[in-house]
Amino acid sequence: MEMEVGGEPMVRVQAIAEAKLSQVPPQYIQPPHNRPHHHSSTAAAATTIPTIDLFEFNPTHLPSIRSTIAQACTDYGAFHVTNHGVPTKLLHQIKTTGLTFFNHSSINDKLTYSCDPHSFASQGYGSRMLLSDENDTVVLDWRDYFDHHTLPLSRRDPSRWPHFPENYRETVASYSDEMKGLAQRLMGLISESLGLRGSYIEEAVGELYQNITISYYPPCPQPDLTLGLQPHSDMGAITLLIQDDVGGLEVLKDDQWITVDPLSDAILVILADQTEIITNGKYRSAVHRAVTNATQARLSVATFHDPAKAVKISPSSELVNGASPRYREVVYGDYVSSWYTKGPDGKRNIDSLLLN
Ligand SMILES: O=C(O)CCC(=O)C(=O)O
Ligand SMILES: [Fe+2]
Repeated sequence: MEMEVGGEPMVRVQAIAEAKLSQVPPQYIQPPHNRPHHHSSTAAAATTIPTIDLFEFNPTHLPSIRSTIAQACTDYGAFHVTNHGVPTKLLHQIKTTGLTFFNHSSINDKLTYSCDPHSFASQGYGSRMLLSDENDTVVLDWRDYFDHHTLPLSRRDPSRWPHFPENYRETVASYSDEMKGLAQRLMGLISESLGLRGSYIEEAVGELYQNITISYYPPCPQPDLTLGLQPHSDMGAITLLIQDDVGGLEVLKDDQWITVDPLSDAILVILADQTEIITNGKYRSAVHRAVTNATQARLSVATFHDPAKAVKISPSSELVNGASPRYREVVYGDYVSSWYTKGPDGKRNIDSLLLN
């Protein structure tokens, strides 16, 4: 199914999947080094990312939580949290509601919510993450998504979100509020785990810009040649992710892709690039990707917490501590436009800020 938007055909991956082709269109074929089973990266079966029990932030547990967070941030840049205080019911509800939109509205109905294909990170229903380059050689992800601008409240316009199912807008709004609260508490613990005052990272980031992206990965006839989402680190400060029980998310550690097995009712915390800059590289953002499978559609909900475009991000002077900073200062909006123009290619964007 195609719809002309500004002269550009917008292809939805779900429509391709429903056509039951035996081969994917060539734009979805990854170069060999990015394919899931390429020899440069072996799937490490024995390893798994850490799970940290937050004990509902019970003060007696906080010292040990800070030290396990420090270890997980140093080793992986990603970890599951349990007993995080977000109602389990809401985690189920947002996944069910998102899945209902993708599975039970027609593609034409969904297309009435299309994002603007000519600007990046625009709100709505889309498939393509990067802007096209001159020759349009960008390899496409096997993914459709719905991006919601949720915070600050001045950006929140639920009339642009799906009307179906009935509780969709209310669910996204409550989920947004819960994720903001959790992100703030985690930024506090992450700051303290570095010996900084609890408010440090949140002050450096400033007012939180939050986007919620529901990703829908249709079954793919050629999972060995494609990716649901190419290797990248998230560009903002901190991402909170939940997934259904299908699986497909992988995190890179020491050149090996580690499967992030779905853990019921846990929330995955992913450190993003601005946290790496602020911590002067003490904590690194996690490179991750999504693989596809031939039989089952997969759904995830990623909640991104970012600085405002005008905010300047630079390494904490307390962590630089008289030495020279490892990253140069960046205006967040410039970082974002460069990310969407050049593409993530793992950590290309953050690496370009490294000094010496
Ligand atoms: O679907 C996933 O598990 C990953 C999503 C993701 O990494 C993103 O949206 O940035
Ligand atoms: Fe991501």
